[in-house]
Parts: sequence; C-alpha cells; structure tokens
Amino acid sequence: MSVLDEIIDGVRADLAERQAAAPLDRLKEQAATLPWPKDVVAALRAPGVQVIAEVKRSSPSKGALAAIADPAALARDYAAGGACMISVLTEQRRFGGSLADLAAVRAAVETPLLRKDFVVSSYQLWEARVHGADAVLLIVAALSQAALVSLVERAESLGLTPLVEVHTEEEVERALDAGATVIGVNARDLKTLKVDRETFTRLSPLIPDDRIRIAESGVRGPHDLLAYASAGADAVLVGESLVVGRKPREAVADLVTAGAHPALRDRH
Ligand SMILES: O=C(O)c1ccccc1NCC(=O)[C@H](O)[C@H](O)COP(=O)(O)O
Repeated sequence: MSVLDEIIDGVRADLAERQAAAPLDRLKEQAATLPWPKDVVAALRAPGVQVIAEVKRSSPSKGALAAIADPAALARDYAAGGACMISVLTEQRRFGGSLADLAAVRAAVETPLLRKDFVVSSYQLWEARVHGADAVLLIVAALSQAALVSLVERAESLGLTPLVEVHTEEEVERALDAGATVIGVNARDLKTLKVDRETFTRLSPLIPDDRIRIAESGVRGPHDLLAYASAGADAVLVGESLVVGRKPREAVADLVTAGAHPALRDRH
C-alpha cells in the first residue's frame, strides 16, 4: 500500500467519526451564518511571486517538525511577514493537524486560509467552510476524475477556491479538464516522499498562462523561490523551512522580499 493510500484510509476513518458526530445539515446551518470566503485568486494574482506559508507540525517524510504550541501566534507571524495565504494542515494522523488549528488561525488573522488535507468527500468542504477556510487542496492522485470534477464544482459553489495539486503530466491534464484555475505542482513524490524541484520546471510549461501556478514543497529560502519563479511560479507554498527556524516572521518576510523583486512584478 502506498503512503497516499495509507493516509487516505486514516482520513476516511476519522471522517466517518466526525460525520457521525456532526450531521451535514448542522454544518450547512453554520455556514449560512458566516461571511463569504475571500477572493483567493485575486490575492494570488497580486504583483510578484506570492508566498503561502504553512502551519505544519509533522510530516510522513520527516516525522515531528516543530512543537507548535500556538498555531494562531505562528499565523500572526506569517501574516506580519507578508504571506498572501496561510495553509493549515488539518490531517491528524500523519501531520498532527486538526480543524481546531484551522479555526484558531481563522480567529487570529484576516489573511486568506487554505485547508490542506486529503479531501475525498464534499463533507470536508463544508467542514473547511465552517472552520474559516477560503481555499481547499484537492489532490488529483487521490481522486477519480469524476470525484475531482465534482469536488471542484462543489468547492466553488461554496465560495472555496480549489487548489488542485498535480505531480505528473497526466495529472496536469486531469486538473485542466476539471476546470482548475489554481494548480499546484508538488515537487514531493508521493511514493518516495523525495523532493525534486525539477518536477515544477517540467510541468509548469504545460499549465496555460491564464491559470495560477503554485510551486509546492522544497523551498528552503529565497534562492529556491527565485528558481521556482524563473520556471514560471506565481506563488510558492512553504512549510518545513518556516516551522523549523526560530524566526518564522523574518523567514516569510525574506521570501516576500525576494518575490517582490521588480523583475518579477509584471507576471500576470
Ligand atoms: O510533507 C510530507 O512529508 C508529505 C508527505 C506525503 C504527502 C504530502 C506531504 N506534504 C504536504 C505538502 O504538500 C507540504 O506540506 C507542502 O508542500 C510544504 O512543503 P515543505 O515546504 O517542503 O514542507
């Protein structure tokens, strides 16, 4: 069984428990009382290369990364550093995240939020909505094409921007066929868990210019942002290097400064 299959098995088991505890109708009632999600596409299309900063406690590839006692405080640092969006990992078993983290971050910042999880059901979209997300990750490798198309449409109908994640040429095609506007190329191979930044260089030209290209994983500092930018990235998604360092705010600000270089301003 692959790592992805293992993660998804756990996600389905946890999801069944949450569904039993909170019926969908209750989530729908809650969602109706909340403001409409923020315009993530506009935030990502701002001049320069944007930075999405991730609240990441642990990972299958590295184990425990950081003891994040206060995700809200970390998110405030990310926002103060200039992140255009904050990604909150909510998967529990392998990443140590939770919906409580997402809600805590929502209460702390106005910055758009991405629910980063292994979404396999529209119930998770409603959860994302009621815990304050503006965007949701949809991983092509985890979904049939019919499920991907349906989740893209459902997310958009709830005001959530789908960030559709790809790893291969075939997955880029599937993302485009599903009508994705925001496409993330994840440089982390889901079978080996190794990061190969060249994956972005290879797949980026297959994504039309009217879409938003996000380079995910493997950003250790401004030099990696600039390399992804020269391969066509509109934004980078960064987790590990921000949470393991002692100064997340400064680390985000350094990336934001690199992404705001005048040569990168007129990209959209
Ligand atoms: O991080 C992992 O080990 C991992 C393993 C299996 C599936 C997904 C995984 N990570 C999720 C991510 O996409 C990253 O958290 C995100 O791109 C940030 O990457 P990094 O800056 O390299 O932490």
